Amino acid sequence: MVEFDLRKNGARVWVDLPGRYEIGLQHEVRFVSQLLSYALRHSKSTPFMLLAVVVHAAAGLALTLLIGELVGAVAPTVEDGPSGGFLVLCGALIAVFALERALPLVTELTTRRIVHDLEPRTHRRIVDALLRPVLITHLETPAFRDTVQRARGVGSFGVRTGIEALGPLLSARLTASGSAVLVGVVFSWWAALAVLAATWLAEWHSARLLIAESDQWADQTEEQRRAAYILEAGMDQAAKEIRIFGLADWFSGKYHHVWRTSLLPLLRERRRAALLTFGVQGLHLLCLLGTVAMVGLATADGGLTVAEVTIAITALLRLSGSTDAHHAARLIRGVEAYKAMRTLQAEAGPATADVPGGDELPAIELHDVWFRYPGAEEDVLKGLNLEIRSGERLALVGVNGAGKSTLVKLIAGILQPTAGKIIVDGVDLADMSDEDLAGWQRRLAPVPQDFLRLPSPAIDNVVLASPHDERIAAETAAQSGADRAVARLSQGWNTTLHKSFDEGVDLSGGEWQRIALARALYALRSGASFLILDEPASALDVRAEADLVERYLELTSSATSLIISHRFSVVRPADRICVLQDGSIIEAGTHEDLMAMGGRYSVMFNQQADRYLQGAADA
Ligand SMILES: Nc1ncnc2c1ncn2[C@@H]1O[C@H](COP(=O)(O)OP(=O)(O)OP(=O)(O)O)[C@@H](O)[C@H]1O
Repeated sequence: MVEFDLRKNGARVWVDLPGRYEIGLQHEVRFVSQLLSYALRHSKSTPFMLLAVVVHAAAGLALTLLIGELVGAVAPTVEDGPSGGFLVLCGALIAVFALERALPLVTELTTRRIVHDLEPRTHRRIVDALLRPVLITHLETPAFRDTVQRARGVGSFGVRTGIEALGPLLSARLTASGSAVLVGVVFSWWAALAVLAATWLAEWHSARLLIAESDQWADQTEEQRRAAYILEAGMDQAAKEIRIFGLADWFSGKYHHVWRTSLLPLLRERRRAALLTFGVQGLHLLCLLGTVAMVGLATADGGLTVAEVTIAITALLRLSGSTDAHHAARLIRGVEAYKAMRTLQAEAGPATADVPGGDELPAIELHDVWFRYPGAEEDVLKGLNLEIRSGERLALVGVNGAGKSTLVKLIAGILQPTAGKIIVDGVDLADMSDEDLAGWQRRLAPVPQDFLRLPSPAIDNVVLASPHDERIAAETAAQSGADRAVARLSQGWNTTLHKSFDEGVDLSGGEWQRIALARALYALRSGASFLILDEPASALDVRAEADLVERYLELTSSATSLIISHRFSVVRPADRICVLQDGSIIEAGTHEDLMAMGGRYSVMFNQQADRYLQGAADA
């Protein structure tokens, strides 16, 4: 709903709109001051930009006055010939005109410098809020994702575009107010106020339309998301199938159709707004023409001199031409992004701790641990008890979705149990400060299922942020079997592992998995002490898997370790194997114990062994 609140003293006029469309004098002053103080705090160029804006607006007003004076001096000059004063006026007009033309360039250059100073800071804050918290629960909540989206900018708007709008918008506002004062002084304050109000109404309406339209693009209707999916699939994951199944025409037809459908709401909105736009802009024009006509009448009555009438008309034209909906929309969205960025900044945790303390290999106990994902209807873990002794090689098996990876995330302290305790070396993770928890996380050397694939040189993928030691990297690569893949790369360790970069290459799934294992082993050599291998053999061929099994005891000799795998050959050599089912550990023991027990483990083991035997017999 739109509310107009005209205070009796006429000093404050604003328009309040629900939700995001806060537009009006009061809001604008607050918005400008927020962005301006951010710019003033972090960029030395801001005062120069402000100076350029103020001088530019002053030059515009001076130009209006000079034009009036010059036109007023034309008749005497025609009669008496050019006087010294007339020539000074001409000179001043040319000089001020040149200044008025040149200053927007200064505003633009200083604004670029401000953006250059602020952009890295803005992005750093967003990235810190994403990466710093020791828990990952915040990443799961839609509210957090929405705040990140707003901080990064909705559509093509963001903090940067808000900052870019400051100079032009301030300039437009100063020009409008100054011109209104000139109209008020030489002609009528009421006329000045009426044109000012009509001008701002026209600008507010256009800015609102711009924002609404940008929302339509940024919020993405279902059809737009579908169209984006088709395009991405065609570029990337489905490129092969599209060709093999001959789907090019089918995909292209679908793309065309969903795009046309996705544009319909936009067209409807534009049609709906057209009439209102016509009305608002018509009112603006009527106000201007009416005032010009009144000036004409006053002149005919002898109430205004030639100079005054010229000043009034020039000022009226400047005033009504000072609307800047584009920059007003950018400012509003810029402030939204800025506010979202501040919210994220408040949520960002401390800097993560350096390499771990703790000389002993860690021991971990889980007591009656329950866990349910936010928004889920069922518990994944239901009163789970488990002990991983210092230096022990523990293996975990269970069917898909049993909760094995979830258990790893809980032990790593990136998720918190819904109930129960996880105790590391005698300290409950829940009682640790963020710094201590980060310290515990530095002691982990994980190979998760969806491990990191950095589009960076191979060496970075192994060493990460630790000091680069190519000798240790080579040793761990030899242990993990990644050395053969690295040896084949055109620039060895310096080859970028992503095909979209010059001379970059992509590795096969199995090669990537060995790089991830090398990374975990490198972490162990750099001070980590708890090795976590979640399906480390899922992409390995039979020989590589056998190789991993053979090396398993050696790889895990310097750590406490947890290995998860559906391949029983991989878990078999562990000191102890636990079976996770229905949210708790139902069996635990060595391979031999569990086989002798004849329970769930032995059933699963025999089923897999039978399949292998059957496969071998068929071959
Ligand atoms: N981020 C999440 N939000 C909601 N539910 C989740 C999330 N991640 C996993 N789940 C659910 O939790 C359950 C346990 O998942 P988890 O990945 O821990 O199983 P898993 O034993 O590792 O399975 P797999 O053997 O297939 O790797 C599954 O039902 C899964 O759908």
